[in-house]
Amino acid sequence: MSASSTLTNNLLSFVNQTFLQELIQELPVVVFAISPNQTITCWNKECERTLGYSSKELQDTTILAKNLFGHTPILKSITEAWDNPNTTLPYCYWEGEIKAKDGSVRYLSVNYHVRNNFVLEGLHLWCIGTDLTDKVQGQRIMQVNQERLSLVTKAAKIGFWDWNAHTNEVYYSQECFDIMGYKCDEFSHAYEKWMEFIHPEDRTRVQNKVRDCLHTKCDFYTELRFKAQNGNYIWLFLQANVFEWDAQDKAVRIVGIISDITLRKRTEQDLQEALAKVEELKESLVEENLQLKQELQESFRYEDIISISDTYKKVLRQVEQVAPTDATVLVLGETGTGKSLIANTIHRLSPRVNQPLIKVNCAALPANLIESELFGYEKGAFTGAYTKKIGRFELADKGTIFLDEIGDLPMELQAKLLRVLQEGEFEPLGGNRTHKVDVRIIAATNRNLEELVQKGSFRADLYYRLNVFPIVNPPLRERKEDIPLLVKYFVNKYNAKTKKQITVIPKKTLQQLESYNWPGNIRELKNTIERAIVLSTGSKLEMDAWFQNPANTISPDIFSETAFDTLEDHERKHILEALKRTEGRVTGPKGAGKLLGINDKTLQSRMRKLGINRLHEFK
Ligand SMILES: Nc1ncnc2c1ncn2[C@@H]1O[C@H](COP(=O)(O)OP(=O)(O)OP(=O)(O)O)[C@@H](O)[C@H]1O
Repeated sequence: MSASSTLTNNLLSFVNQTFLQELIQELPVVVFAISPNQTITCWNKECERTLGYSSKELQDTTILAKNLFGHTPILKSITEAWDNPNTTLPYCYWEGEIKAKDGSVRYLSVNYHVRNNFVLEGLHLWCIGTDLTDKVQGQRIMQVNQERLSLVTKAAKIGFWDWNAHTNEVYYSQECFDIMGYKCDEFSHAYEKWMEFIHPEDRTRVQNKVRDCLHTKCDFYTELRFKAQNGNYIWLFLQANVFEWDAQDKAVRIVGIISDITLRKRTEQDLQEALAKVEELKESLVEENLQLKQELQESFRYEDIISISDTYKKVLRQVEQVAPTDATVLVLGETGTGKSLIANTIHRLSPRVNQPLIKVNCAALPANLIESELFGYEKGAFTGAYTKKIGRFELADKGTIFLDEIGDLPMELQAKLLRVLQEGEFEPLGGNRTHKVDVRIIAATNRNLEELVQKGSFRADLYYRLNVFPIVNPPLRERKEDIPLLVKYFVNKYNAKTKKQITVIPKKTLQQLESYNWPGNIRELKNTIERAIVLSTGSKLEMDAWFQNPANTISPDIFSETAFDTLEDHERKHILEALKRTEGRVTGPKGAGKLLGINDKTLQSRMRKLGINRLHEFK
């Protein structure tokens, strides 16, 4: 080679060297070179931008002094490269973190190689790299986001799916499989297969929704039953959104979610069942309420009539039927069965309720007084008739007269009574003026009127006239189911009266009471309880000692005839006698009360109870 050509070459290489160095400086990639003694011999501008050190700062500095590569694998690679410099080897590759001047970490991918080139004199380790920091950070963020998304969907138990309607492939997220209970590889990814797992009752509905969605691009959501891997149906919520569609405006890609709503559905179902039960209970309560109201109404209608027996209910039905009419009622039944109670109730339930109810005990009135008692007398009708007396029929005008013990009405008065019944007319004793009255008649007896008619002691025509609407009061022994109720009723009544606190009725006592025959019926039961209350000392009804159960030993037949005066009859007679002696004076020092040794007010109330309310005849 000539001297001029060598010079030219040297010049050229010099130009090239300068040009290449400038080029390296401006390259948009990281380029640096390290000499065998590990000083940095080249550091381009991109290096400065990426790692923050200027080339001046690094001049004559070893990579160790600046701790540029820390203890990263590249440091090792660099050291090894010098150990056995082989310029024929291809570029090595390293990717990793390098600390920048400001302490931040940059992520670089570096190709390095020991070579001899004419940019720098001698062997150098040349490194050419790219700053991947932004990319790596982006990837990391994406990864974190994906992890978060996965966590959220896991926590929310939401599965994501993506269906391509053209390829008919469905992608399911892991959560989808977790929800459905299948493994990814044991589950067909075809749309039709998925449909097969839907409950037959829900399938057509879901298919229709999908079809509509494909044609109209309309998003949809629905709830369906899905056969899980264990064979049980679970409830799924499915939401579908059209993500892509073709030129014909048909949905191509539909993405959506599924979530397990079995628990919610079960709760809903439980709630519905509970609501149905509440509704059922409500209905039965309404019904019960109605029934109670009805019972309350009935018990109010029948005030102190206590009964649950069907036998007695028939009697009450009859009372209800006849009460609103003016029909004559004949109440039959043994003594103490509640005939007077029935008569009172008929009057109370009749339109005459605000008019008087006059009671006459035909058996209790002396025969010589009974006519004047019923029909009254005119002044001077007989010796001692100083004033006119209004009879009970006249007193009962517009109201009701209750003729108790009608079987004891003397024959001579039966004709007079018949006339009142037939024509509503009568003449008072000693009078010649006919009195017309509007009286509803209720008669009662414990005697067998038919027998009396046959014996000739009761007029047949009067019997037929009275027997318009007979009501037969059953004896207590024929409605024993009423006994416990009546016992409780009388216990409460006498508790209140005597200020006692008897709350326990022993079962044995009740059984005793139930097995007794009760010839005196409810009156006898009432008196028995009253006596027991008086004798009981504690809270228990005591009667064992004195209540001998003479069940079935007394024939009820002996009560079918009124052969025996009741205590009330005696009381009535005794009071009348006393009044006679005091010439009708009830109160004061010369009154009947004093004579009888009882309080005036007590006497007045007894008189009211016994129907002794006219005093004129005693004057
Ligand atoms: N169902 C009943 N519930 C509650 N108490 C009743 C019932 N029936 C009767 N009594 C009571 O029994 C007693 C006797 O009743 P009541 O005087 O009406 O009988 P009676 O058949 O008219 O008697 P008699 O034939 O002696 O005139 C009364 O104190 C009455 O209040």
